[in-house]
Amino acid sequence: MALAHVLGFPRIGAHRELKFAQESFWKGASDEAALRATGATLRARHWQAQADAGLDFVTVGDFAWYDQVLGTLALLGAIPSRFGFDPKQLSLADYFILARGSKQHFAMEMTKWFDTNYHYLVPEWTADVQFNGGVDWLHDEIAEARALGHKVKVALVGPLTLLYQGKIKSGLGHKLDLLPKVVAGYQQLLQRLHAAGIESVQIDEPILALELDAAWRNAFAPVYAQLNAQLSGSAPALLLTTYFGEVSEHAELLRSLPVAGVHLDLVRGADQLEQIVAGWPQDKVLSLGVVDGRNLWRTDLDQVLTKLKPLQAQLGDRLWVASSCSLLHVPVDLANESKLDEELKSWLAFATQKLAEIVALKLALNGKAAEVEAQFVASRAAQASRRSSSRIHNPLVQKRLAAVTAADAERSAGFDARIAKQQAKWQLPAFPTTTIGSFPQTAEIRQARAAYKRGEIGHLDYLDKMREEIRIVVEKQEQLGLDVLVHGEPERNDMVEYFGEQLWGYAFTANGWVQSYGSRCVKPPVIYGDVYRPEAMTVGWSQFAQTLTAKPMKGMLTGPVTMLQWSFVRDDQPRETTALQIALALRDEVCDLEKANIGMIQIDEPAFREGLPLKSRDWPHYLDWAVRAFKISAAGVGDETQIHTHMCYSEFNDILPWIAAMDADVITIETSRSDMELLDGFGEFAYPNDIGPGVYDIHSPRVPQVDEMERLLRKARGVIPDARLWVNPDCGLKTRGWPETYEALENMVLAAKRLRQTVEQERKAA
Ligand SMILES: CN1c2c(nc(N)[nH]c2=O)NC[C@@H]1CNc1ccc(C(=O)N[C@@H](CCC(=O)N[C@@H](CCC(=O)N[C@@H](CCC(=O)O)C(=O)O)C(=O)O)C(=O)O)cc1
Ligand SMILES: N[C@@H](CCS)C(=O)O
Ligand SMILES: [Zn+2]
Repeated sequence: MALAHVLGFPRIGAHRELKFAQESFWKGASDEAALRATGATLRARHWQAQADAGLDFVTVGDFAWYDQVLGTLALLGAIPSRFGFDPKQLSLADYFILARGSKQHFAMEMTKWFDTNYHYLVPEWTADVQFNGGVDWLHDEIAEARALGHKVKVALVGPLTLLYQGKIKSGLGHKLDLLPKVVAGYQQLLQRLHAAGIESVQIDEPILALELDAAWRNAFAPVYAQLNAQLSGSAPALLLTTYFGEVSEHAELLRSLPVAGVHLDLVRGADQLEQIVAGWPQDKVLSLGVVDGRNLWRTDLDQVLTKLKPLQAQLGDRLWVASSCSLLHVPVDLANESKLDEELKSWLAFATQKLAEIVALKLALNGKAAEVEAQFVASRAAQASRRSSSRIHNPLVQKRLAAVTAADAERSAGFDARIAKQQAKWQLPAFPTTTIGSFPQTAEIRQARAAYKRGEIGHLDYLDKMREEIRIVVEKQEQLGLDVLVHGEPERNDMVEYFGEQLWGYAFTANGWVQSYGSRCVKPPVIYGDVYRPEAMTVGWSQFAQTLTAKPMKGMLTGPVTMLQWSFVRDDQPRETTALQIALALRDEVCDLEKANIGMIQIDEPAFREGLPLKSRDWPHYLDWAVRAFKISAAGVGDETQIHTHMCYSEFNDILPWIAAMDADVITIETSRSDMELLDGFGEFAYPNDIGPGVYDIHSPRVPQVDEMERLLRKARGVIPDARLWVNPDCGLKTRGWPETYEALENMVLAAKRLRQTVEQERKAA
């Protein structure tokens, strides 16, 4: 009999209950007991959903108070020693200081989890890091689940993935130098799970979907042999999970690893099955991820069942049916969507619906097809309705796309000629200061939008409130002495959702929240059809903001790759086709902004790196269309119009040449949490256009001091010519409060002024 399970369930709650409890705790409005109670309620609810759906285990260990990688460090006791916390006595308040920083401490670095829009906290590897055991939280959660009567499978981030995803901070030549300690830590943990009677442990090793070098590849066999030897054939059985890509190059390794089973992502790596299944050992489980954990289209149950049936003959009860990866990346429950029309809703499955899909497949495999016939009928109807619906195809868009030429992607002059004209026009000081776009999204702004959405205030009142906010933001920027201003984006719920709401081909949810990092969530829109811009989206706001100041006001758009990457994307055409459709819509907006005398336009591409395929052999194709899409969106303007772009929270060094190929006049880019590591890349590749490496980390409430930012700028001057260097924060300020934002920007402007004085002194001395 096939079994059914998921690799993880979203923890934030269908109504973001965890977010509100975290934020209330951080504000001091509630205590740790209240936060813990919310966590327990959510876990209980999510386990119950899994049990009610008919899964064979509930997954414990997917919950995290902030992030699952940080949670693993806390569990193992491997928290950075620079914070001075005792790993065994770590309180929740301490744990949040690791994640968010404090007056005394920089927060841990945060970066994207593989190619998702989820951010994890980067382990800090030093020679003195310990893996001797930490908090008991996981063990308490196991007890909780059992007390509720559930059969438990524990999920852990695997030892090699944990090591790989961290960064060496000091005292180590290679991350694998830590292996003996890490393995000992996991052995200790597995023994404790064994002693608690846990029979099944899912151990996530998604790095197997990357192109690993020999040192990492070769580490798997000995590590898992050691873990297995420790368990000496007794429980818990290890299910090694791979996901986010195919792993067929490791087929032999996976067959021979001493684990009880292996999980494959068959959504991302459909073609790997044949190679891996051939000669699959008689004693190993094969868990097949057939229900998409990264998108929310309803599964074609017939198609999947057809694929699984022959395997059942081979594997029998060693076949497990699963989600492709954790369901962390999809919203919780479609039942909470009252505003989506019935047709569209019938095409979708959120996490809760995916549980039912997995169980339907299991039952159909186990000879109980009649029990789930209705689900198969609905799945069939959804596929047919999606294929034939007239709302998906727009001939206007398709015709325009077919007519795009190579010239459409090129500005009319090269960078040197453009920047000379732009400098003559704007006369900016050396090291111009600017911000990334958003200013604090205050409770007042969000409440006004909520009231407008509920119909409690009218359209004009809402516009007035947002305009008032823009007035305040412009006034503060003038007071601060910033050189290039922004309107602050108060009218945007989210930088992607806002545009999605105005474009045809996009649908948006009322409650489709997905965790992005910590307490922060996004509602990725759904691209279901050809994308078309019916009218200007931002011109009125930017025009209004420009009337308030004589300084340049940057127009503010989200770029095509990010619009794609942070949406749930249609799966019935290549991603690049959708990206180019969005690019054309944005190109029209960029040209309309120029016509409205907005002379600087920022096209944000924070997800440009995130979209990069995990395997480098797939990079050239992606980079080619992604760069092209950006350039098409930007290239309709004249030489004097300055195109900015912005990127954040990713590793950029390996793609600097392609970032340069995007040919934005100015790029602002996140660097401060990693102490400007980006600059290392400049040693090898001289970025040709203007660049603003972020000088302070906006994800931490900590206010950076002038000296710190000045130090970073001096470091930047080592590799970026003065004439090319801008001064700005790492990212938008929407998550920050006003007092800290104002103080930080005051310090930033001062740092830029000090730098100007230094340059002046150097000039005089020369
Ligand atoms: C730059 N980043 C972004 C990413 N992905 C995106 N899609 N968008 C991004 O900006 N990925 C990488 C980074 C991640 N960073 C962030 C930063 C900040 C957030 C964030 O603040 N999210 C908000 C939700 C934003 C939103 O949609 N707001 C809506 C709804 C607000 C709301 O909760 N309203 C209340 C009522 C009002 C009240 O009483 O306060 C309600 O509906 O109940 C809006 O402004 O209208 C968050 O709160 O988590 C995300 C990613
Ligand atoms: N313009 C956006 C970019 C975030 S990545 C902002 O400032 O929030
Ligand atoms: Zn950003």
